[in-house]
Amino acid sequence: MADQWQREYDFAEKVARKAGEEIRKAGESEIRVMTKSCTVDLVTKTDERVEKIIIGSLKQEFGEGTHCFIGEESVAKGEACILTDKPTWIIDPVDGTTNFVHGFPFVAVSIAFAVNKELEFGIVYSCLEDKMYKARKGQGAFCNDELIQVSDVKEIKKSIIISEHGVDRSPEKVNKIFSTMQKILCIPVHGLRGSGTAATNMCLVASGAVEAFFEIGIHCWDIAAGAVIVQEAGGLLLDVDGGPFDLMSRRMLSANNDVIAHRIIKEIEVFPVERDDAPTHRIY
Ligand SMILES: O=P([O-])([O-])O[C@@H]1[C@@H](O)[C@H](O)[C@@H](O)[C@H](O)[C@@H]1O
Ligand SMILES: [Mg+2]
Repeated sequence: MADQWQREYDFAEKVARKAGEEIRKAGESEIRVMTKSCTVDLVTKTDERVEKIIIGSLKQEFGEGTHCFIGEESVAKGEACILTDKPTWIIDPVDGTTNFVHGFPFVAVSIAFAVNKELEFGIVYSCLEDKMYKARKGQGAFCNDELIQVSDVKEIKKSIIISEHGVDRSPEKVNKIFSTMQKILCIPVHGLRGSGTAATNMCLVASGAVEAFFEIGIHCWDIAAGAVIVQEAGGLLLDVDGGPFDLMSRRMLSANNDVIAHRIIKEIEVFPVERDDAPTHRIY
């Protein structure tokens, strides 16, 4: 039987590459910066334009109304963020917008595809590095068509851990984030890192460059594609309290193995965030 979603998978890679070219071109011209939920939650005309290009290309290829879409900038403009059983594209057109504005060299296009609320495949194009990460459920994970695997490190004291501080600058949340980072740093681990884009951070876990990445406050579009890539590279995904991974919960830990995952979970000071699909959740 023909592979049901192969055409979508192949086309998504082409669209991600085209979106990356648009981002690189835009980065060389004047970038007009706007803000969303707060003064440090940036968005640019490029984010909006690239999302329109991605969604427009997918609709043109697969027909209007056949698939559903959850796009970061469409949700920011009031569209629903509800994952149904219908084939759904989950899109972050420019992951690492703050990096893009500053010319910090980690910016990714993240495109995932889910059916019956199950992630079928994920594409993360780190466009300033020209690294195309991709994974199809059950078929392995790749970077520029080379197979990738998570790290085999089991000792926490030989690990690098990634976390991000996000955009919420309320003192109580910042204190929890930095208290968590301090506890992890003083285990001690080899290092703490953060690329500024969740999608790229997850690909760094998948490629074995780091052992784990966790964040509270990210959105489904930041991590959906990376989730498939980490799992297909042999890693695992959990909630930050050790419970099952929940794409819409806005909290996630991805790791190379259970030992590292649960050692990190012990240190995470969890704080509440409203789900992406909460009825009253106004992201911006
Ligand atoms: O907004 P964006 O650049 O698409 O996504 C970013 C995430 O990838 C990152 O993990 C988070 O720490 C930032 O606050 C921001 O949300
Ligand atoms: Mg993002």
